[in-house]
Amino acid sequence: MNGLYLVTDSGIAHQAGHTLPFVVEEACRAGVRWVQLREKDLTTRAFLELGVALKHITQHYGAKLIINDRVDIALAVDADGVHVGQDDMPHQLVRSLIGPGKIIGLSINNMDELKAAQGADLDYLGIATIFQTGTKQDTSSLLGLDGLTAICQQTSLPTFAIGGINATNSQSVVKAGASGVAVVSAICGQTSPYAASRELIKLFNGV
Ligand SMILES: Cc1ncc(COP(=O)(O)OP(=O)(O)O)c(N)n1
Ligand SMILES: Cc1nc(C(=O)O)sc1CCOP(=O)(O)O
Ligand SMILES: [Mg+2]
Repeated sequence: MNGLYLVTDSGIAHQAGHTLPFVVEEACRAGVRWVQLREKDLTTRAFLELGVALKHITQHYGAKLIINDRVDIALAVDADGVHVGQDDMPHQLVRSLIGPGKIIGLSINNMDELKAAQGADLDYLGIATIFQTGTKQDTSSLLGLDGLTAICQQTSLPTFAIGGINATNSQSVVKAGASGVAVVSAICGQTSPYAASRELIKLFNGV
């Protein structure tokens, strides 16, 4: 499985002229095998309906479907897992709710958060924020490649770097030690999410 992780934003997809299911289908067709449904402005009903639609698509391609923040939606659509950050539901509580067979990803923004997560029952870490991004307003301070390297050296868990990653800088992120790259605008905001995904996978495989 390649290390490209699509994190969704239906607003960015719509601006590029796409529906979100179209973006996810095109990304999966191109080979993306990690998809996170991340929607900050949807009603619960709309979030759920998107979750059901993405579950069908990801299941068809054998891709993982992870739900951002919302354990209830993850349970309702039988997603593969949940991604939580430092201000979200504590990961231990997420585990007790979704069970041992599901995936939990936790955001790590600095070394102290990494230390606090050592030995925890987690499946991967999202390392943030690497570069400046216009996609998320409330980001933590930028880690850059040096900060990313320092964190990756201190964990044996799989790591997905996130924040401002695109075709131009993705190889430097992998060389810095991340096991994968998580992107929003580099796929959702592109004219061809298929071509953008192919290019990112090619770059990832070329490191
Ligand atoms: C893979 C990945 N890494 C980090 C994040 C950020 O999660 P969080 O800090 O909870 O912020 P929001 O995404 O909820 O705004 C992520 N979503 N995915
Ligand atoms: C979902 C998310 N989390 C971040 C963090 O820093 O915690 S940055 C981000 C969005 C990343 O979008 P793009 O790939 O368009 O830069
Ligand atoms: Mg969150």
